Amino acid sequence: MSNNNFQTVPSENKLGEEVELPPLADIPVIDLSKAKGTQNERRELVDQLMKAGQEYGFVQVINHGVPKELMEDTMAMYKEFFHLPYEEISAYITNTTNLTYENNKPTYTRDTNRGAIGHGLHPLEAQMKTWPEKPARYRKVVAAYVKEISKVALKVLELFAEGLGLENKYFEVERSDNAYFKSYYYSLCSDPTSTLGLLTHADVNLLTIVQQDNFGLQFLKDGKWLAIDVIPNALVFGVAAQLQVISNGKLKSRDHRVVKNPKTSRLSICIFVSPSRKCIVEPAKTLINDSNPPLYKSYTYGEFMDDYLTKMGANAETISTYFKL
Ligand SMILES: O=C(O)CCC(=O)C(=O)O
Ligand SMILES: [Fe+2]
Repeated sequence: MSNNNFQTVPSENKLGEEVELPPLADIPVIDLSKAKGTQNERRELVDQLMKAGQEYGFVQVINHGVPKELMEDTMAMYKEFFHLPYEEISAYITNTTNLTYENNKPTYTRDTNRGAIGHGLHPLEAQMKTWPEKPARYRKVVAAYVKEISKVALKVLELFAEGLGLENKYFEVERSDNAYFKSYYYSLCSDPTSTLGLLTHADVNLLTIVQQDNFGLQFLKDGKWLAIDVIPNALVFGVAAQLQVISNGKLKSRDHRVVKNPKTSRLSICIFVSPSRKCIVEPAKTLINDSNPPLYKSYTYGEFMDDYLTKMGANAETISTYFKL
């Protein structure tokens, strides 16, 4: 489809400054199949994951067990979705950005720069009934995808728990049984230094999982932007704010953004694993002692979502300040 079908809605993406197109970040790539390997292999895997979470806030995960066909089919389905005539999907448009992650009505926006569909995932059976029905296989494909990604997310959270010295199931159930979904279609842009696909922000949830088909995702490390590589069939995992708090600052959530691509469009599929609203989030008690005092306060996730998100935009600095004791 040509971009002519895209409706123009106010764009937040015009920049006053030039966007840097930086080098690729050398972020760790971890082989999740090693979680079932020998004790040494598993220990090595946990060490790599912890290093990634501490130094980069992002990690590439391969051999994660999500079937390749399902990943490809989900990508293909979203390509179709973002090329459907706008009117066919417009029933899903809401005027607000769904920052609380709990709005039952999916949000759908599309302009010349970007298309984005977002909706809830929990509880899955109920939320599914609100999702788009075009393409016809939308609900079936996305439900299957979400179930598979959720399994991997729990495995990775178990490894983080191990690396932090917490009980294996620390992140289950209420710390991770909420989730939000978003897929983006970033149209190509002949001059990627003049505009952004997604403005700089930090994720407010627990753990973010991204499948992407092209370059564009970048994160900020020590004041420098670094680009995240595209590895076929890999999933990108990002440490988000609640994981930083629970780890008492050991794992770091990083500011990130999406730059436009001059040669091709980019599609991403993102799942934001989150605590439930009533879940009390705080630095894990076993990580706290006289020489490691808590850096962050204790709050319920619902309180945070209602209070913080209505007041401030989310970036690593404002999030850290909000939680700091
Ligand atoms: O499109 C992407 O790859 C990242 C999206 C993202 O960072 C977000 O929605 O929080
Ligand atoms: Fe993000």
